Amino acid sequence: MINEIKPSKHITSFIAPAKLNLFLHINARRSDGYHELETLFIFLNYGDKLTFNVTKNTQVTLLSNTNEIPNDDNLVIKAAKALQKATKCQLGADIYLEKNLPMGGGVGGGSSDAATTLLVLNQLWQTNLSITQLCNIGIKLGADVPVFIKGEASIAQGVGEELKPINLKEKWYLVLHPNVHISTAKIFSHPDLPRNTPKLKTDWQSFPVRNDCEDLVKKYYPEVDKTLQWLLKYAPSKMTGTGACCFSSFETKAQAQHVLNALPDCWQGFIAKSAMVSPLHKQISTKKM
Ligand SMILES: C[C@@](CO)(OP(=O)(O)O)[C@H](O)COP(=O)(O)OP(=O)(O)OC[C@H]1O[C@@H](n2ccc(N)nc2=O)[C@H](O)[C@@H]1O
Ligand SMILES: Nc1ncnc2c1ncn2[C@@H]1O[C@H](COP(=O)(O)OP(=O)(O)O)[C@@H](O)[C@H]1O
Repeated sequence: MINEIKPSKHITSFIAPAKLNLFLHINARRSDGYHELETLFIFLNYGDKLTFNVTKNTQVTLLSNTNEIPNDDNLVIKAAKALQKATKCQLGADIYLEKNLPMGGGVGGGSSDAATTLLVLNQLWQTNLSITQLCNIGIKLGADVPVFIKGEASIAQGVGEELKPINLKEKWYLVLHPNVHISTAKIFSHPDLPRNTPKLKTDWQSFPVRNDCEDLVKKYYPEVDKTLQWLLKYAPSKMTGTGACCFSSFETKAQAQHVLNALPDCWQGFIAKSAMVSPLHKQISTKKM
């Protein structure tokens, strides 16, 4: 049973943290069209913010600081309705979403919003589903939703639901968004995408891991290539997920901030410390199943 949420009296909103893929290997294409992946997810102490007010009818409303996504397509609404359907819960919620993460950026913003909605409403509505039950709902909303629900940095296989927790030294990351929106579906359906990287047989740190989507994205989105090249002046740079966001890691906040200060005006960026346990899970007291 997941413990009661014990938000401190000062907390009125919950974080939906960003994720980075430190590597992303595509092993094969499955008969259902999805791809068998091997990837390493870490979280960042930075993300969207969600506030929930429980209501007595089954209506779910959503207000946000951006209107880029019609409410019916928003993963926050989809997650709330999926939880109502799975539990026949008769309560509703007025939700406010503060969007800080770039959409289609490869930092998992939508998936993270969905996971935070499932975890928090599961407590506020007292539907009390287990983490496993929430993951079974979450995987239908997006391949990246389960890792946010479990809240542990992990090496993931399958489409993203087979998770093996991992513990790495926390570092400071600079994440740059080159203002292009990349459709995950478009990248995964491209004929030139490599789809035959073998599963790792040894520790990933003794292998030249990479992001199998990077070459294709660089070819069709030169802005991403430019961002990676610019970052390389300061530190090794990588793309996360199917892009467009790129990142470099630094030992200290000052080093990351120094590079952020040098960022050309045409790009956006942020710095954040990595987290092996989702900051949402630190924010609410939950017991894993
Ligand atoms: C690629 C990854 C890596 O972490 O992240 P992003 O780049 O999206 O952040 C994820 O696997 C994305 O997860 P998510 O963003 O939830 O994607 P979904 O909505 O489930 O899938 C969008 C589309 O991507 C393709 N897709 C996604 C995951 C996967 N393992 N194989 C796929 O082929 C499918 O065509 C699917 O219709
Ligand atoms: N709350 C949301 N935040 C961001 N994207 C959302 C949201 N709801 C639905 N979406 C849709 O989901 C897509 C993928 O979202 P996301 O999980 O952020 O993937 P990525 O990691 O590629 O950015 C977006 O391009 C957007 O069209």
